[in-house]
Amino acid sequence: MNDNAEMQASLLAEALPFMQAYEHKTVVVKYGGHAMGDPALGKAFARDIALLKQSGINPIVVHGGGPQIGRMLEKMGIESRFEHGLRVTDQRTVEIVEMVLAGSINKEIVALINAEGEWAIGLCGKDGNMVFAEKATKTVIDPDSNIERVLDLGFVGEPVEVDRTLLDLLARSEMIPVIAPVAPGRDGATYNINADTFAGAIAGAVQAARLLFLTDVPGVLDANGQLIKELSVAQARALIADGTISGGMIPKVETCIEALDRGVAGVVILNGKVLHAVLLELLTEHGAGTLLVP
Ligand SMILES: Nc1ncnc2c1ncn2[C@@H]1O[C@H](COP(=O)(O)OP(=O)(O)O)[C@@H](O)[C@H]1O
Ligand SMILES: CC(=O)N[C@@H](CCC(=O)OP(=O)(O)O)C(=O)O
Repeated sequence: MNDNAEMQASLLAEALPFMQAYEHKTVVVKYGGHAMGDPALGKAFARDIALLKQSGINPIVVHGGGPQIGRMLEKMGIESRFEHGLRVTDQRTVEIVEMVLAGSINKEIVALINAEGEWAIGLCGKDGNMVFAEKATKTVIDPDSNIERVLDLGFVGEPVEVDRTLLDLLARSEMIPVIAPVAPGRDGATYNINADTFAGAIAGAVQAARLLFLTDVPGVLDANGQLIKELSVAQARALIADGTISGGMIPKVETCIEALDRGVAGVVILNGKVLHAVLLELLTEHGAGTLLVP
């Protein structure tokens, strides 16, 4: 055997105990908008998800699409801004958000996974009464004045009810759910939910064995730009308060903290721009990224 074949064989042998440990377990993978776009990466991601299903693991994909929504809003001449990592969402914006997330991006991911020989099914919170949301109520402390401020984010929602019936049904079937973070409210409105928050709610409801966040950075970085391999809840809160964790990383880290609280066993933020990031994280010793610990 040449060196390359030996390396491949040892990687396969290494994967087996991980496959056995995750058999019949649910893994929620949040596929961030920043990790999408490159065709080779998209194909590798879809292959990883297909391979998990074929190995007897139960993957659920929750996707984002922030940059893609931004581009569509720009095309339509609609201005958009973020507060505390969340897009302020008026009626026109939520219509575009639903179109981009539950429409084009969702179906693109479904098609990629199906091209790998699997049966993916595209859903959003509205399908099968899966998720109901309420208007998000966020309070933040203004760092300049130190005064607490309530944010009015419009049609930004927080998932308040998750019904796992449909997901349980799919877990027992050949199908892989691919879910867009849009959900109805009991008030009849449609809500735009941050994809990280949505993934956390799904992972909590199904008591996932792992929740992976695929993003465009190696994980949570410290003030010097160095990767933090293990981040405690207390440390995470301090880094949000002092501004080291900012923008889109805030809802991600807040979700990790909540997911740990809800009993999700392992929560990792990692670089989705690395080929086969999901397989490397789950099935080898070479897990990268930031592991959140209590
Ligand atoms: N401390 C930090 N460590 C790493 N990334 C951070 C940090 N603070 C802010 N960020 C930003 O968070 C981004 C990831 O969040 P986001 O843009 O919402 O990505 P995604 O689309 O994957 O959800 C990074 O690209 C980075 O710009
Ligand atoms: C309320 C809110 O901010 N919703 C997000 C939903 C998409 C998302 O979260 O996408 P990423 O994971 O790619 O960032 C938005 O409108 O951009």
